[in-house]
Amino acid sequence: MVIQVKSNSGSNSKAMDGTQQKLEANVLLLGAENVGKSALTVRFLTRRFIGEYGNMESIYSRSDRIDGREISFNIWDSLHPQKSDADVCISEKQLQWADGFILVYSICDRASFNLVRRQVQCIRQGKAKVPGATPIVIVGNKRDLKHRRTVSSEEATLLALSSDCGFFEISVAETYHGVLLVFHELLDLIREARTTKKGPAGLKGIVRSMSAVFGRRRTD
Ligand SMILES: Nc1nc2c(ncn2[C@@H]2O[C@H](COP(=O)(O)OP(=O)(O)OP(=O)(O)O)[C@@H](O)[C@H]2O)c(=O)[nH]1
Repeated sequence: MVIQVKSNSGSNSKAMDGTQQKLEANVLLLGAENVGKSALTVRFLTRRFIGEYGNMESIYSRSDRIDGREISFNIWDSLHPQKSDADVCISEKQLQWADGFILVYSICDRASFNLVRRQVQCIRQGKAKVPGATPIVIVGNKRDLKHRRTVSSEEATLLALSSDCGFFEISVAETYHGVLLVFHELLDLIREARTTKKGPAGLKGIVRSMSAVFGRRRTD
């Protein structure tokens, strides 16, 4: 089972995105050590969970056809710096490169969740290249280890709602489906951000502001 909170921003993107050119999406994966960033990346690229992953920082690419449109994902699987300082956890280069962020924590590791909280702030305050609501999806991984949970899904849902992020709780080890949902949600948000960038906020901007006040949809 996958728990999902959809950020409001992505809800109408398919209808609004008229062009059919190839779309490129730079996705930056961030999170503490050992939370499953590489596992998530490899699952998305190959559909497999192989158990152990080297600790190499890499950018991978995968092309897909989604809704009849060619999408090229560039995925930067980052390494969390050993000597980490909340203020410098995301470099300027990363902020500029990324169109959207996947912030991963482990549901069994409270410190990794606290880091995600700080990273959300860091991105929201930083100069990411997409102005306005920079697309972020928060991922609580290792749902198969529920018996060792130290972060509740309610707490993470609250963080996602209050910071306008998507949220999924998944087990990369158990299913490919949850991983796919994460990337597709982020893609929706990136498309939405680009549409917003092109035109005035208009009705959509107003609807989003109202939603921020009145709350968002949650789907189980
Ligand atoms: N039980 C369980 N283990 C997982 C899951 N996802 C990843 N792991 C394990 O967690 C460990 C760390 O996974 P990685 O993908 O290397 O984590 P990472 O965040 O890339 O770690 P760094 O390279 O240190 O930054 C590995 O032993 C994985 O097999 C999951 O959903 N459930």
